[in-house]
Amino acid sequence: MPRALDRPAHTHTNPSPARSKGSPAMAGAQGESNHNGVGDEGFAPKKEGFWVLYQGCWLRPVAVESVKLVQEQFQARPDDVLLVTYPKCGTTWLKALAFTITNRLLHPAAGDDAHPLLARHPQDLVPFLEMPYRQIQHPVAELEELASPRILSTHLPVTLLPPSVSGLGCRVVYLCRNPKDVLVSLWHFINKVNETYTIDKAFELFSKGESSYGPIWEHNLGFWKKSLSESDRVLFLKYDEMMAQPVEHVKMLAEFLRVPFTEEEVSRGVVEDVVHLCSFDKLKSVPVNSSGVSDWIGGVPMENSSFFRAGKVGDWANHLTEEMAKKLDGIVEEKLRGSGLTF
Ligand SMILES: Nc1ncnc2c1ncn2[C@@H]1O[C@H](COP(=O)(O)OS(=O)(=O)O)[C@@H](OP(=O)(O)O)[C@H]1O
Repeated sequence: MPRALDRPAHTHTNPSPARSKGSPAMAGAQGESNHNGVGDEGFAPKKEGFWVLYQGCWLRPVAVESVKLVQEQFQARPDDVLLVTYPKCGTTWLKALAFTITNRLLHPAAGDDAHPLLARHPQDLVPFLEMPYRQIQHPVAELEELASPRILSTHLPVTLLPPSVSGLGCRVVYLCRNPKDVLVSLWHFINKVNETYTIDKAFELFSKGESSYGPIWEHNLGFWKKSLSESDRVLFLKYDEMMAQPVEHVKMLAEFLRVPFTEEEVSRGVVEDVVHLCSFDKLKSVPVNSSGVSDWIGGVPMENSSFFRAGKVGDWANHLTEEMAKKLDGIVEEKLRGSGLTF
């Protein structure tokens, strides 16, 4: 049995259950409509959007501070694995899968009433690197306490990752998604707490690349190119393909995480058990995910259920006009032209 399964390396990835829920990317936009005085200095709109351009990446001003601290303080380890996503591309799902795969000896995906996914939100089981709204002074101190091999999560583009991540050969699982579905997911999420973020506004800004951690095409391209030049270090996944073939992807993910499924596990249906436990319908139905409110993100409480909306491929068709879809497709195609990456 692979080494990483011999001990609960990832069961204590986050010492504080209520601490890390929610994507740091979302935090900023949620805060935009907040006037309760919590960190308002970080929410000042720049231009017509909500972000500043930091080293080619659109970030909330407060996120810039967090990113700088991560760059200065984060001590990568050679056996770290980073789950990297552009916001709303399936972070919650990927966290659940990576956690379940790597902890399956201690917590079988089926028949374990004490499985952490039944008691804790998936966002809490794999910590983010950058924390714009929490522990801004010491954003990475807790990460030092985690046992190796660590699984960590980030929305940072390849250009903003601390150099040691690449220098030490840390592996990266990158999950991307059709930008039209990303836009719609993002709009729903942010619009819950900021009514000024209408679909028209979201579309206008997103199409210009203005969105936390954007432009999305730069984010995608950065890791796409890495996955081509360093294929043993970067696993590039697409949400749509994972939805279509979850069993194959879970096997691939386990291989990459160096905890491949044994033949015996495969014959017992363990892969299917992992797929089922981490499926949208299952996770959405778990009380800790379907009710309650997460910790305060940028001063705004977020419902736990906000991370489980539709969970569909192509939901954009219900929210974008044909014209919008065509325009965004055209922009993305042009930006990705010649790279081999398509959506
Ligand atoms: N288990 C599972 N399977 C498939 N899809 C899932 C799953 N869990 C969450 N989702 C959908 O992922 C979208 C949220 O993206 P993220 O988790 O990346 O959000 S965040 O950036 O961390 O805030 C959001 O997409 P939309 O439904 O299109 O809004 C979620 O519903």
